[in-house]
Amino acid sequence: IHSSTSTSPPSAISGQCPNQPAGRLEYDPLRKCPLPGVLGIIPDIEPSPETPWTLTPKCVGEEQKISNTTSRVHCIFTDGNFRTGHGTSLITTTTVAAHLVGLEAFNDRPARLEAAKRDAVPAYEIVELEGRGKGAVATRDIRRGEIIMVDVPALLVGTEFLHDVRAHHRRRLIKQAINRLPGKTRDEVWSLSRNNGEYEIDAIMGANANSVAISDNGIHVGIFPKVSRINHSCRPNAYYRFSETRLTMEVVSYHTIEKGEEITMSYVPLETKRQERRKYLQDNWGIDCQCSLCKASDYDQNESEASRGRINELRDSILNARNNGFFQDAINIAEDWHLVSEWERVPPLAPEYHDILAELYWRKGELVNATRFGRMALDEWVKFGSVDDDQLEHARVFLNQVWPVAEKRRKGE
Ligand SMILES: C[S@@+](CC[C@H](N)C(=O)[O-])C[C@H]1O[C@@H](n2cnc3c(N)ncnc32)[C@H](O)[C@@H]1O
Repeated sequence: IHSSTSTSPPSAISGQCPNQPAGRLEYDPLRKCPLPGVLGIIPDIEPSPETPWTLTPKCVGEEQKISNTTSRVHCIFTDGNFRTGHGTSLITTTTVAAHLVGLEAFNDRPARLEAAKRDAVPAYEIVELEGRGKGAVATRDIRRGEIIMVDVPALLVGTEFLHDVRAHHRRRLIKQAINRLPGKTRDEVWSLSRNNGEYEIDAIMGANANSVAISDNGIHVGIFPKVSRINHSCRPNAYYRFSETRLTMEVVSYHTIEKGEEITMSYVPLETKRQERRKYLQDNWGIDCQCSLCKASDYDQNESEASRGRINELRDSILNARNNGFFQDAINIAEDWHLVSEWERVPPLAPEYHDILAELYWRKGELVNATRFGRMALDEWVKFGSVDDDQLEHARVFLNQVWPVAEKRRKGE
């Protein structure tokens, strides 16, 4: 949450980590966002009254690590009470665990009204689908930009842990972390689908893990049991957004989804070229993709590939123009970026787009437009109803700072 005493409005152009070309401007999918599927004991830390852990954290000893790795301390942290008994286990460094505790990510704060109302009636059901195992199907029409699913991690594992620890210890610790969960959540994890990995843990993680960024502290792969039921499509109608302050994953629709339609996400970054994409899907999940894009004509596939590449180029150009002070250019490019993303049916979330325009107009000194887009963004964030209030707060702070300056200028003061 940004301080309301800072002198300039907070920047809207920040990065998260979903596999979508539009909606976020700054992320590096390969360095910062590994794809889903990538993948002894020192004295235990006693749980203290200030920490949420309901079991004694178990930490990895030096002998379990691959030689010459860093002195990072990785532990299993389990909070069996997390989200009124859902529970969660983290395998991460003591630094990351302390960071998350500091963000109050483990506090069960009540969701705001919009989020609470939405959670009451799911818009999907999990059913068996021919050739794809289980999947999520819409039980009513879903609006564009609607939050379809809200989920929390049963398990979150730092990729640093995956790199630092020997394979058999890694599997043993992940298994322990799952078995420390409350019974219902533990059974849910063990019932998830597997890919054809040799070891059960790798097969579950490989088929179901999604990657999320936790601040500057690195990438984690997580098992979000509900989200794990969503199948892949190269032309997805949904994507996920992760909130680290709430430790929550929200699945959002790109566009209208009709009742009876399957809800899908892309397991690979959308701009991945056809050959590479199909090989990646086959190698990691054994998927022989039969989605509408894979079955489309060469002409349509080439068109789509070009648009997706263009979306990324335009995003980079907006940042370049902004960073070099060419704000009008950045605004024009942002409009093109929005058009191409719409055309490709992967548009940015409306409040995110309006946040970006508001910031660019502010920097350009056009305060009326900055206020107009800032207000639109604020209204849209309220309507969006995320459990994460950070962006709503950001939009509020922005408007509180821009509006008085715009008013003063209007009155000629
Ligand atoms: C994250 S899970 C998705 C839910 C899964 N179908 C289930 O029954 O729990 C990933 C697995 O679903 C299957 N899957 C996902 N998308 C698919 C697709 N487009 N075609 C065929 N199988 C798919 C693959 O077996 C993959 O390993």
